[in-house]
Amino acid sequence: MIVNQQRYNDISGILTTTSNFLLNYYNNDRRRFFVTATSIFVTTYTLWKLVRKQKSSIHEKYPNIVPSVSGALPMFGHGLKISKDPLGFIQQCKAEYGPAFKIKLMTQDYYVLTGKLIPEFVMASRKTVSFTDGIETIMPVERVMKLSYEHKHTEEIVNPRDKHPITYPIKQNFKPNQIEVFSDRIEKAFLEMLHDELNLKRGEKKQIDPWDFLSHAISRISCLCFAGSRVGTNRELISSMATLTQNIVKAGMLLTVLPPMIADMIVRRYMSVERQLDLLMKLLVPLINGLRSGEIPDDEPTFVSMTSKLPKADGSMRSPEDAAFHFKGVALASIHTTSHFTTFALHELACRPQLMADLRQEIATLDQRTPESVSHLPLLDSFLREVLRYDIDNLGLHHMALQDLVLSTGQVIPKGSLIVAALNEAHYDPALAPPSDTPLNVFDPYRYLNVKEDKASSTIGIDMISFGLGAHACPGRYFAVNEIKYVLAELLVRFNISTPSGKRGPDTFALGMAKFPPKENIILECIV
Ligand code: HEM
Repeated sequence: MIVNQQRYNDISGILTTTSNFLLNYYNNDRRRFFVTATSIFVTTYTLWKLVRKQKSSIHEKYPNIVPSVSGALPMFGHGLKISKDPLGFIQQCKAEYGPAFKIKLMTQDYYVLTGKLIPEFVMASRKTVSFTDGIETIMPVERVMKLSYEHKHTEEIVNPRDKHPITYPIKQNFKPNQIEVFSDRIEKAFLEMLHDELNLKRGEKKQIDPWDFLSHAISRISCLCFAGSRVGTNRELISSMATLTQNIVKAGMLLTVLPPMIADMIVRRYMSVERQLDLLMKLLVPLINGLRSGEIPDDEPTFVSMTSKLPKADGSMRSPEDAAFHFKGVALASIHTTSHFTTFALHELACRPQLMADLRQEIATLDQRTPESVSHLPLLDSFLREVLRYDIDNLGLHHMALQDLVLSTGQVIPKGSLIVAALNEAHYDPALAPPSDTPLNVFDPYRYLNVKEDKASSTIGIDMISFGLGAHACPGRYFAVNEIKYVLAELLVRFNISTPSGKRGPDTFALGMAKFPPKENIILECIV
């Protein structure tokens, strides 16, 4: 790509110089017009030849390459079309080009895989595709970290032979039969949040920005469960972790649109997350030192204690700084995602009074409300699964092809390409889901009640890819669904939930890809 860009620049440079020379030489209006028109024609023709040559060389190398969708505009690619009707555009491409096709959004090519082809890349080995590299292409998280903190701490490069210091502890300790150890802390953190922020009298109302409220509530829970009682109640840590992802996303967006030198300078100076990372290190490094020396008793299961006890493949222990720094990884994986879907859930509830009444009735059957007891309620679980299914991104699960990927259709995705899953399209495809009375493009919170198969909110499959699929599917999903259901149950029994407009507001899409909840506030009216 860089070589081609250089060639374009060279050719345009030569053409510009030549036409300037001719213009100076023939100082006459008719000739000026003639020279300009000829220059434009020659430039266009040369560029067209170059693009064709590049295309034909790709086709020579890969005769069965995944087809490109026509009609990409200069600069925007298919951006305008997909933004107008995100799902409709993908469905139309699938109907015209088959289950795999290539689109262009702004300057980036995306190989879109639909339906049954999705597992072929999501479940492929990490030697073939990389989730981290895929995400980094569209959202340079690592670059933001480096720009913000490289002068103080360099992120550990995890040896492929090591047990991964973020994924391994979560995979090993957050299984459905293990997460009970977090219940008291989930309960404590959320009840304290309600006490501090929503201490209303019966009949009193308060408008909240649900995203802001929930990201702080989820951050309280995460800090207490993942860092532990000794540091996890620190208000500054909670608020830093609640906004860390948003700050990184903002800085990351700037890095993708501005020239590197300018963008790096702006991020370093004005958008750095250094302060948040400083705080994290200040609190967690002494905690890890204390746990290791035995000065602090290791009496509470936390992500920090799990990761700091995990030896490397050669038997050595990672430094307390390296172990502490991994906390931001779990904060990034868990807080934004969980708050995002809980915000959608509140908006779905706000426009459905009957559903709220049915859920309250179900919750009232419990002797005690705990994350455990609430997790077994069938309607609440069916509702959450429907939120995870219906309110999904249009395109997601970005993976980078580290090798040529040959699909079961025989088509090839070349090494170095960015692959995405048509998540929304798959979740709305009747061929992939069990038969249902309600069409899949309709939100039906009762959909999974009384179905024969296991359709729990944490059960993944081609009809539920919000947590990914296969070996790399989200290992925190059992924790996440318990946490979300508990938060919703506590809100439902205390408040009537509505919106100022009385309706469910429209979703917003970023570049036709990511789907965000309505921007409208939520009104909470105390009913107890
Ligand atoms: C509703 C909330 C959540 C959603 C929608 C979600 C979704 C996802 C998705 C789509 C992936 C990528 C799977 C892939 O590579 O194909 C993932 C990975 C991951 N998630 Fe979650 N997640 C959520 C909550 C959490 C929580 C609460 C934790 C921690 C307790 C967590 C920890 C992780 C980790 C460590 C990975 C990396 C797994 C790997 O690379 O093998 N997630 N998550």
